[in-house]
Amino acid sequence: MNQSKEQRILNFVLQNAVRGDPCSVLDTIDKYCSQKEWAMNVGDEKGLILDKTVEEANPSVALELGTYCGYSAVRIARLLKAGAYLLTVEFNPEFAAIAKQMIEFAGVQDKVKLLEGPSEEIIPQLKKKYEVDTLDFVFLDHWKDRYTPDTILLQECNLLRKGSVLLADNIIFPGAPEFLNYIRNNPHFQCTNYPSHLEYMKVVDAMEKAVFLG
Ligand SMILES: CCCNc1ncnc2c1ncn2[C@@H]1O[C@H](/C=C/CNC(=O)c2cc(-c3ccc(F)cc3)cc(O)c2O)[C@H](C)[C@H]1O
Ligand SMILES: [Mg+2]
Repeated sequence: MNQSKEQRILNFVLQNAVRGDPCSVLDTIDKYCSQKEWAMNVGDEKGLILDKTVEEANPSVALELGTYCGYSAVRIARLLKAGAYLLTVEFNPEFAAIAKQMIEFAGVQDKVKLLEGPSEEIIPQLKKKYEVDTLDFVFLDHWKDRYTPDTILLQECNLLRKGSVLLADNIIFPGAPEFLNYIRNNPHFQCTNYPSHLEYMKVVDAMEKAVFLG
């Protein structure tokens, strides 16, 4: 049975990146996806915006919705302080298996907990089953029509606190118009737009940061 694109990306990392070196894993994925096969990783340009937002938030507990191959999980985890951790949610078992290997190869597995399942099931379990109090940082990069329902669910589950930082990918392309309308018109969030480009392409894209005001 021939390999998936995601398996080819993982194999390229296993053969070309430096084990235990997160930056080398990120650079290797970016190299493969810009030169050989495009894939929907946040990428190097928007990755810098992600880096700055994570560094500014300096989270103890971070959540990612949509692990995919684990590129942004490695990107976020490499910046976390001692004792801090990332919960990343992926409901496709094949992608979860790829991401698990990617995270382990990068050497950040002690900072990452990969939760396999749909976000709408996992989010309500975070407090009791995963012993989360509140989330300091949330990266939204899963199906774009799920950004709004999951943001509402996070609030309903009391997982956000004054100052919690949400960062959403793909505000322009593929676009998340309903989320943008929701979050920018919500008095409980302070929004900032970060213009950028679609990963590995000249196409315009953007990220939106939304700080929860309590
Ligand atoms: C209903 C379950 C919801 N709950 C869920 N719970 C858990 N996991 C979930 C849930 N919903 C989805 N996932 C997982 O997250 C991932 C999904 C990621 C989605 N990302 C995009 O669609 C995108 C497209 C483009 C793009 C740009 C240009 C193009 F030409 C084509 C594509 C660029 C980008 O940067 C993009 O992030 C993964 C594939 C999928 O299994
Ligand atoms: Mg994306």
